[in-house]
Amino acid sequence: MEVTVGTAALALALLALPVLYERSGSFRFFCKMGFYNGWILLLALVAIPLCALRGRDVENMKIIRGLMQHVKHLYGIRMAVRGAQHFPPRQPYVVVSNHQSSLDLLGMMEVLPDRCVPIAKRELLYMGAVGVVCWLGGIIFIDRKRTHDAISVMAEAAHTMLSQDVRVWVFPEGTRNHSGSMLPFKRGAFHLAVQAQVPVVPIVISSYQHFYSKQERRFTAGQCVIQVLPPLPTRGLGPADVPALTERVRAAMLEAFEALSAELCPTAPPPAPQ
Ligand SMILES: CCCCCCCCCCCCCC(=O)SCCNC(=O)CCNC(=O)[C@H](O)C(C)(C)COP(=O)(O)OP(=O)(O)OC[C@H]1O[C@@H](n2cnc3c(N)ncnc32)[C@H](O)[C@@H]1OP(=O)(O)O
Ligand SMILES: CCCCCCCC/C=C\CCCCCCCC(=O)OC[C@@H](O)COP(=O)(O)O
Repeated sequence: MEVTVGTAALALALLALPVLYERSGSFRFFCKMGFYNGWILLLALVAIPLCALRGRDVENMKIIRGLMQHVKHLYGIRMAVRGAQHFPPRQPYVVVSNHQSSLDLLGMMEVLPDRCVPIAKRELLYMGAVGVVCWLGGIIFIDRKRTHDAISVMAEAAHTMLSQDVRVWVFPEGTRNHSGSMLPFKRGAFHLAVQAQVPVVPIVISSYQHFYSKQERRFTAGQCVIQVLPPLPTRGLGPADVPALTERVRAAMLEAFEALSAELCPTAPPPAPQ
């Protein structure tokens, strides 16, 4: 008897889920984000044996990129890449891009050049299978709480970029930022480019605000533009030029970000100045 009551309660609860999903935006948001994380975890489990054949190698980023590219379709996110011709064809460079949320992974995988690895916070290493895949893909980890260590890892990266023909992707805001604008940029990426004497390639991912908002628990289908801006050379620049370079890149990115926001979501109010 108890079993039947339990089963009936469970069946009722299961039947209620689609109704809840239909009626409650928050529930839908959590389901979608939960599935996003769970799906990536599952993809990571698929990626591990494939990547392990090579060991830790930046070429594994091609496998990771290939495995991730369908995810946007599951969420009805249409992505368009503009300015891909700006990627320098055969040389190392530092990509810098804005960082709004973990959805940036989709935009990143849409344009990630060959032999390009992200710089990521160390905590990602401890995310089970995802951490293992990041390690196998050659992702460079930094401990953000230890500036000195982070800087020496970046200095090592400058050397690796040149000796092993590797490109690096950095989120210069240093953390995710949902504000609808851009945080001040940290200078690590620009020091890295100047130390290696390689160009900086800015990439702007358009605002998610019209289809995704963590605060409002809103996540619908939508459109996202990924714009590659013209590279900035650093040949001949030294450490004293880094602050001006940083500001120049940020200004160009902010201008492109605001133009994209106005184009994709003309009714939204402009973000508060920072
Ligand atoms: C299939 C399954 C798939 C799964 C796939 C998963 C893919 C995952 C994708 C992962 C995506 C994950 C994405 C993520 O995880 S994003 C989070 C991690 N990323 C970052 O934080 C990157 C950006 N951060 C920086 O660049 C910071 O500057 C660092 C971290 C380096 C230090 O920050 P910190 O806050 O500690 O200090 P500070 O910025 O005040 O700097 C202090 C001083 O040092 C100077 N300085 C800085 N750097 C250098 C240098 N190199 N040489 C010489 N000097 C340097 C600097 O100018 C300043 O001096 P001054 O200018 O004030 O005089
Ligand atoms: C044994 C432990 C098992 C744990 C399992 C955890 C499962 C998690 C599964 C998938 C997570 C997929 C998310 C991929 C990472 C997205 C990259 C990202 O956006 O990193 C955040 C970082 O840029 C800024 O971090 P903060 O805003 O400073 O914070």
